[in-house]
Amino acid sequence: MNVIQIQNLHVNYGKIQALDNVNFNIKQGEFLGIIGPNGGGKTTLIKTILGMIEPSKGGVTTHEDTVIGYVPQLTTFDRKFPITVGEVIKTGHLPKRVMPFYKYSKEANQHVLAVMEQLDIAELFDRQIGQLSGGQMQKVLIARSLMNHPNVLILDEPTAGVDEDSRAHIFKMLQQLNTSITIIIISHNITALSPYLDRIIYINKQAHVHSDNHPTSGDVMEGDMCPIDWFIQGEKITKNEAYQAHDQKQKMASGVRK
Ligand SMILES: Nc1ncnc2c1ncn2[C@@H]1O[C@H](COP(=O)(O)OP(=O)(O)OP(=O)(O)O)[C@@H](O)[C@H]1O
Repeated sequence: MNVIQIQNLHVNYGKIQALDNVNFNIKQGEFLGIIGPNGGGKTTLIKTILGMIEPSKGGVTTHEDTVIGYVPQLTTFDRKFPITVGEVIKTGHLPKRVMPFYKYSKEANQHVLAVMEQLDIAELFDRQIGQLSGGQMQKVLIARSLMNHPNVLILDEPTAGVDEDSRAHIFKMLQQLNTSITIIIISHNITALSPYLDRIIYINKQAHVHSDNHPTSGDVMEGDMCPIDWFIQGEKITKNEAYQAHDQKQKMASGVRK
């Protein structure tokens, strides 16, 4: 079953073309990695899936049972803001219309505790949010995103600014969640992440699917090893070299096709 289908997707910001004819489906239970250069359109793709951006052409269809949880990129926040971890996670339960002095249900409170136990962060419940490390903060944001019982979890760079040990913890935590939830993760840490992934999708305006038997339309790497696969498989090539070689190859192939 496809939880999300992306068809003929084009997104423009005024004259800037961010996505150009992106086509792929996301299957239930997948652990999908999204990679690509800065400004390649990864966040735009995620925001379009979340319905925050209107496509210029084509679109995204979600299965009627799809419930998406979202962990945004961690930007700077006011570390002095007086709120505890438990309270932050609970806000994931807020209804669409919040009344003054909104009181959380008993079930909501129990769910917060259960998810914190599941993610092994229960001891942080009363901790002020400003006292957390980068890795702890990411786990709290993941816990918060689980409050609406999603069957698809989308994470935008959940290991940015996180040390290597915490990064490994977060990937393992996601692997565990993946036993019941489809995971879509944008990450620049492809090497560390690739052992966990079923598929990798490279986005630079267009999409190219890796480690999969169902290439996207417009795929040009058939019968030839892709530079991104060289990189993922540990060849001596940097990530940016792999991206550039990939784009060059694709450009040449589309020239040949025309
Ligand atoms: N609100 C916006 N208005 C205008 N242009 C935008 C806007 N958001 C993104 N863009 C442009 O769209 C393109 C894709 O940006 P996007 O943020 O989706 O890329 P990204 O792959 O997520 O980049 P990064 O890895 O740096 O986060 C870029 O050229 C960017 O400058």
